[in-house]
Amino acid sequence: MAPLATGFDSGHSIESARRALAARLQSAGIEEPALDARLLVGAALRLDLTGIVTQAARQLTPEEAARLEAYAQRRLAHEPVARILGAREFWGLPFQLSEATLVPRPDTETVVELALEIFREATISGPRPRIADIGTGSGAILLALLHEIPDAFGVGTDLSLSALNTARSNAAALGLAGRSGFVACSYAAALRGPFDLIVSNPPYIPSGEIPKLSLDVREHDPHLALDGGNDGYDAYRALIPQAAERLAPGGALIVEAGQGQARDIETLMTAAALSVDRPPRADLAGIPRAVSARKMPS
Ligand SMILES: C[S@@+](CC[C@H](N)C(=O)[O-])C[C@H]1O[C@@H](n2cnc3c(N)ncnc32)[C@H](O)[C@@H]1O
Repeated sequence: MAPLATGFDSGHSIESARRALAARLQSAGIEEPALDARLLVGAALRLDLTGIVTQAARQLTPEEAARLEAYAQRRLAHEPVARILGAREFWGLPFQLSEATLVPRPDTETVVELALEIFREATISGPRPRIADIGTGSGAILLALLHEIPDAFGVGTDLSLSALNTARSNAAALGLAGRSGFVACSYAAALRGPFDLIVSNPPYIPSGEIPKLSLDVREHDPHLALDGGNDGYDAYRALIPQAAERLAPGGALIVEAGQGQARDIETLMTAAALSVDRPPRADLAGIPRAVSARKMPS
């Protein structure tokens, strides 16, 4: 049976299905059609990259074809691959997602990198370093740090109970449940400290910019994870003074910045009596992405 021009059926080989899907995604203006096609074929057929390559000539079963077509329709409607799969890798670790969690972005790994650099050169106050992640979402930043710092204990906060449940199950799946806790509150309000590291990737998109974001983001990432208020700085204004009160002497606050926000965030940090002692860390696109400040020992 000849494969249909659109839609998948069991006349397709794995290779022809992958190519056909990439072509359909490309004509629909999807940004990374080849990568997305490979990920969706892998997920629909439950195959890793090696399986896709070694079984390239095998024909799809009717169930595989139907599953792939369903995934294709969702991606063509601009649902991100991570949402379709319900999972995303961050810092080389697997994270489950839910409707309440942001898809963790590669840019946010810059926050983890800078936090680790500062942690490794600092004198930490006690035997068990304490970390807080404000607006933890899937738990991505906190769990990446706990994975890298074996003695540390960490707490993640979020306003969304549903996001906290996802973060909790990610902690369990990564074997980090015993070193993490998750608390529902606004920013750091329910935390006492002192913490050696406080990290945050807060909502920072100005409200008026949200309708201009790509369909993939504005329709599929939770509004609570994006909306930073009129000028985009509401979360920074709330959490920076809270963090300053809860840092141990010598401890550091590291936050993600939206494009063009780094300098104003440093001003807010200085106003909260924190010391900005290094330039922001740029992401792979060269955008200053992770901003840090220390609480000086008195
Ligand atoms: C940009 S997302 C970051 C999620 C995760 N840390 C990451 O980097 O993938 C911001 C997170 O802050 C949470 N959030 C928004 N307002 C909050 C508030 N007032 N207090 C605590 N968390 C809040 C959202 O629910 C969301 O999970």
